[in-house]
Amino acid sequence: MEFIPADEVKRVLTFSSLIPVMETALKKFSNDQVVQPVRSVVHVKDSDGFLGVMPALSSTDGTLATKLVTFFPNNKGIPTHHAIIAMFNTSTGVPELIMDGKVITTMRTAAVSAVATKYLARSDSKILAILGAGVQARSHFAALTSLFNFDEVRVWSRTFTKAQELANEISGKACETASEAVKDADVIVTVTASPVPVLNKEWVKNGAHINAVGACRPDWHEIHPDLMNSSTVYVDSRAAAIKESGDVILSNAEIYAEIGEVMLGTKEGEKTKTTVFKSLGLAIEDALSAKLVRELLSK
Ligand SMILES: NC(=O)C1=CN([C@@H]2O[C@H](COP(=O)(O)OP(=O)(O)OC[C@H]3O[C@@H](n4cnc5c(N)ncnc54)[C@H](O)[C@@H]3O)[C@@H](O)[C@H]2O)C=CC1
Ligand SMILES: O=C(O)C1=NCCCC1
Repeated sequence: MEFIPADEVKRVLTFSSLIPVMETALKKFSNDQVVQPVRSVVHVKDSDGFLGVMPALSSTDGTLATKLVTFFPNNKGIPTHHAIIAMFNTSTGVPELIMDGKVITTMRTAAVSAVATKYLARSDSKILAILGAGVQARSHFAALTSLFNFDEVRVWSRTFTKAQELANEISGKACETASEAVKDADVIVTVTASPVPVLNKEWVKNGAHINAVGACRPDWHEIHPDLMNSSTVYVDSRAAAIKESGDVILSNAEIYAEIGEVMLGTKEGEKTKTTVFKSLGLAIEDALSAKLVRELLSK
């Protein structure tokens, strides 16, 4: 069976091709055009990691796929996330190919945040703050700057030298504290592996948009409950948010809409209010990203 390695995926996949596909994926998901259970998670207690199983079917795309993804937050010297995606024939169930899923996980997550930001942030947003300085911090910088012209990009990380490293790479400003990084920011991205809040309500300006990307466990949260409760909360999937998101569960915050509903026009995108987009990651995002990679490779 064909295996498509990470360097091949990286060679063909661009944010300009991926962002519109992620918009379509989110719309189809919220329009009941996708068959997708909430991901199954096996916790690996000894190393405090997990294996997630993420299947999805989009019949209109002729795509049946599943991602297998691991998140081992204590990994040192190797990435904390690893993944493969398997694609199957929708008529026969025959496996067709296996693809690296790490690059897709990295890029599609940032592409989804970019789409959410397009619908929920002011189009004249000038200051971007990134909390965290790992893989997703870098991909979010790339995806968001492909859609917005920021005057200033600030980075905070719990290790200042890591924030400095990333700030140097992207010509941004490294900040000593998260509160300094987010002061007056229009768009904030939280991409840490922190189990406790890194972003507080009183630091955030009214009307800011927050992409809350970390904290994918029911007992982890990145956003202080006061901020969750004073913001309009959007999610990728309601079903997943009430099962997997500590930011939602521990704050008991009301979910206003799935971001796909905003795209479908059935819910408002509140650009002038403080908004949180709680991202957990959807199997359909991976399935349609893999389909895109396959098409790009066959050109
Ligand atoms: N919503 C989604 O679809 C996806 C979410 N994620 C999540 O996004 C987050 C970032 O992922 P990556 O950048 O790939 O991970 P990474 O391991 O490359 O970077 C993690 C960052 O979090 C920081 N960090 C770790 N523990 C911390 C703590 N206790 N307090 C403050 N900062 C801490 C690290 O210093 C580093 O800057 C993770 O929580 C990950 O699970 C990742 C992929 C998809
Ligand atoms: O959607 C994904 O892929 C992931 N989401 C949460 C963290 C692990 C990977």
